Amino acid sequence: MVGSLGPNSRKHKVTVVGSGNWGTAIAKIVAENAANSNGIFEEKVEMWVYEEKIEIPETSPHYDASSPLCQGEQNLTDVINKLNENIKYLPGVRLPTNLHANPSLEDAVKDSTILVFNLPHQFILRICDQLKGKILPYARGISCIKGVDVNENGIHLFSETIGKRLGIYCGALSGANIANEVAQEKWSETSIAYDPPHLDSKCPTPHRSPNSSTVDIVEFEHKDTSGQISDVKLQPVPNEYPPVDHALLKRLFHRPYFHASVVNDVAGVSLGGALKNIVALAAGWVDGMGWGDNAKAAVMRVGLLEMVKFGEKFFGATIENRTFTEESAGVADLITSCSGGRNFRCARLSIERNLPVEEIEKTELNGQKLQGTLTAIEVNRFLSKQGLENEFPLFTAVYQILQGKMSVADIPHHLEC
Ligand SMILES: NC(=O)c1ccc[n+]([C@@H]2O[C@H](COP(=O)([O-])OP(=O)(O)OC[C@H]3O[C@@H](n4cnc5c(N)ncnc54)[C@H](O)[C@@H]3O)[C@@H](O)[C@H]2O)c1
Ligand SMILES: O=P(O)(O)OC[C@H](O)CO
Repeated sequence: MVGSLGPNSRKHKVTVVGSGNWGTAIAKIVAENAANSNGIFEEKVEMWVYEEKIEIPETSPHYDASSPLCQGEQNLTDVINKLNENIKYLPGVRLPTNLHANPSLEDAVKDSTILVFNLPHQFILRICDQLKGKILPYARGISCIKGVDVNENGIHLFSETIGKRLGIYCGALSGANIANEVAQEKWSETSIAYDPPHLDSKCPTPHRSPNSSTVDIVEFEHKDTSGQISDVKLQPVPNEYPPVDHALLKRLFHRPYFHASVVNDVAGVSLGGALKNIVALAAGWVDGMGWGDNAKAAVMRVGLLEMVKFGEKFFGATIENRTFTEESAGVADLITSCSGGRNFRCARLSIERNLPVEEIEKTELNGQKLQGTLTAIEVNRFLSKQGLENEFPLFTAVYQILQGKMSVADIPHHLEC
C-alpha cells in the first residue's frame, strides 16, 4: 500500500510512450539517467512500441545467417530487446540494457508515475483513448510531441489535450533536438516546461474544490482557445514518491550531452516546436530552389514573427514571448530544423525531384513521419475558420503550396503583400 510507506521511499517508474526516431532517443536518455538515479527512478524503463514486423537485412551489421533473429520477419520489440538497438527507427545507436521495449501499451504504463509521450502527433489521441483508466490517477506526463491539436473547439497544446483526456497534469519537452544527433551524444540543449497547478501559487487559476471533502484532489480551471473551461481533477503525487518538480525532471532528462533548462512556459515551449515545422518546409523549398542562404534567412525571419504572433494571439495570457528567443525550444529549434530537420530535407528533395513532399516522406523516411505537413493543414483550418489567413502569410503560403494552389516561386511575392 502506497500510504504505509515513508516520504520518498518509493521510486518513480518511467514509461516512454512511443519508440520512433525521437521516442527511442529520449528513451535512451531517460534509461541512462534511471540507471544511476540514487533511488529516485526505477532502473527499468519501459518503452511502448507500436509493434510491427521487420526483417534484418543481409547488409545489416547485425545479420548472422545462423541467428534465429535473422530467420524471416521478427517483432520489432524482440529485435530491440535482443540487440539493444532500434534498428528501424534509430539504427546504429546502442540502447541501455535497462530499457525494455514493450508491445503492450497497458502493461508498459502499469504503475508508472511518469509518462513521457513521444510519438507523431497524428497518433496521440487514439493512444490517449486506449490509456484511459489504465494509468495511475496521480501520474504526471511530459509531452515531447511537436504539433498542435486542432478540432472544432479550437486549438490546443498536446500537453493540454493529453492532460485533459487522461485527467493528469502534463508538461512539455521541446528544443533544437535532431534525434540522430542527440542519440549519438552530440551536445545539444533542450527546454522542459512544467507548471502544474500544485497547491502552491504557480497556477494562474488554481482553487480547491468547495465541494471536495479531501485535500488530496485539486481542481483547476483551464481556458482553452475556444473559451471553454475544462475542469480537471488533479491528484497530487503521494509523498511516498520524490516530488515531481523542476529538479526531478532535470534529473530525468539532463545528460552531459543533453542540457535541459526547466521553465514554466508550457505554451511557449510547445508552440515553438509545433510551428517551426511549418517554417522548415518553406525553408526546404527555398533551399531546393537554389535561392541561397539569404532567402532561407528571410523565410526564417518571417516564420519566427508568425510563430510569436500566433502565440500572442491565441495563447496570450499564458505564453512568455521570451521563450521564442531565449529557449532552445524557440529560435534555436527553428534554426536547426531549417538546417537539417526532416521537414526541411524532404521539402528540399521535393523540389529537386519535382515530387510532392508526402511522396518523399514515404520513400525516404523508412516509416518516420513528418509533422510539418499535417500541422500546416491543421493550423490553416484554424486560421481560415477565423478569417485570419492573411495575417499569417508564410503559414498560409505553406498550406497553399501543399495543396497545389500556389507555387514555391510565388513565396517572395506572397510575403511582400
Ligand atoms: N525525430 C526527431 O528528430 C525529433 C526531434 C524532436 C522532436 N520530434 C518530435 O517527436 C515526435 C515523435 O517523433 P519520432 O521521431 O519519435 O517519430 P517518427 O517520425 O520516427 O515516427 C515513427 C513512429 O510512429 C509509430 N507509428 C506508426 N504508425 C503508428 C500508429 N498507427 N500508432 C502509433 N504509432 C505509430 C512508429 O511505430 C514509430 O515509432 C514528433 O512529434 C516529432 O515532431 C522529433
Ligand atoms: O526532423 P524534423 O523536421 O521533424 O525536426 C526534428 C526536430 O524537431 C528538430 O528539433
